[in-house]
Amino acid sequence: MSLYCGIACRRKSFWCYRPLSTYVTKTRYLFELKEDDDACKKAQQTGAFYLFHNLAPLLQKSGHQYLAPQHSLLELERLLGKFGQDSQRIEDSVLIGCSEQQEAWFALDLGLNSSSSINASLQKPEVEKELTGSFTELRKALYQLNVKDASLLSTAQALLRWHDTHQFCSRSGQPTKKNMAGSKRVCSSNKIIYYPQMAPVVITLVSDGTRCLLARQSFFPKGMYSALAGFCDIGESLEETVRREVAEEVGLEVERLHYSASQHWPFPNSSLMIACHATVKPGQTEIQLNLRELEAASWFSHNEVAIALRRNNPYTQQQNRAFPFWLPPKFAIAHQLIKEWVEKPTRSTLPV
Ligand SMILES: NC(=O)c1ccc[n+]([C@@H]2O[C@H](COP(=O)([O-])OP(=O)(O)OC[C@H]3O[C@@H](n4cnc5c(N)ncnc54)[C@H](O)[C@@H]3O)[C@@H](O)[C@H]2O)c1
Ligand SMILES: [Mg+2]
Repeated sequence: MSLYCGIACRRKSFWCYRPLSTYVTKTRYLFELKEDDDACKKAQQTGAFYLFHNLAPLLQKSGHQYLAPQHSLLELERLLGKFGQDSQRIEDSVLIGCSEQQEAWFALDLGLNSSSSINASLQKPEVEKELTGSFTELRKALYQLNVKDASLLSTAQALLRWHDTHQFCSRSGQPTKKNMAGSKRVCSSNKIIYYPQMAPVVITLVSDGTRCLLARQSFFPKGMYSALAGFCDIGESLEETVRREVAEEVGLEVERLHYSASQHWPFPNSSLMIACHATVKPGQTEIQLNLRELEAASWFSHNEVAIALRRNNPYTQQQNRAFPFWLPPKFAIAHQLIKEWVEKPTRSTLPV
């Protein structure tokens, strides 16, 4: 691929070509791999593979951290051969990114039933033994992965899950076929193209000016509190969703809103988490809990939340009853929202 943008710009009396930045080159390379099956297949030869079993990534423990090992195509073919499988199965892999040096990264699930090969799933214990790692539930592993691996494995899991659950056309009932990169599936009978989807979700840290509101659902790990979250309904703007969710879940009306950041979240299906800060109407802070949605919700002081952020290791805290509550892991956008509020509790917000 050309390293130049091809857009001539006139500087002084001669034409020059602006070299593309590493980021733009990488983005264009990934675009090419998604569009061109042959280029993608070629990229697998020098690429690296992350392995999953029934959507659990293969991890290796290193002290208190988990590492996500990469495997080359050759290693993967050798592994499949050892377990009596053909290399056709590699066509189930999905493209999840690439390095700055354009080494493409793929993810492959060895536990799900293969759509491109008649081979059954590989037995988990045997593969773990062979690869000296363990297939670990991603939710648990997130606490002990670095941010880059956590984000990469979340993308991989979401994409692998989407392919596993979209193998048939919802109109014709016929099987759909993925492209090499896994960026889409096509129904061969009517040519309908299906693209991986994410549901938009707002996550809002509500404040009354001095305190913030944290809540928990009954299935959260014991003692964990987070910001309020909710799926956008059809037809809603983000502002409307924030207003409705806060009213639905804790019976409060938010007045002002400030967008913070967004994040892809793979659980239980792909969501695009859109994170906001909001403030309630002055003097209207009495929580009316919706028990169908939440188990508990409370106002927490700046000091309480700052202390909880500093000692935020769930494993030690779950055993130590002296700590009243703990917060989501660093990787979760809820953690970032709470951290932002602790660092700057009063911020300029827009009316909703
Ligand atoms: N990354 C983070 O920091 C973070 C923090 C909190 C929550 N979350 C995620 O936010 C998501 C939404 O939070 P919530 O559960 O409080 O939402 P919610 O308050 O909207 O309640 C969930 C309910 O909404 C309904 N619903 C409507 N549209 C849905 C859809 N597209 N998919 C599934 N259910 C739908 C279902 O009845 C479901 O039981 C959860 O999946 C959760 O994993 C992420
Ligand atoms: Mg909710």
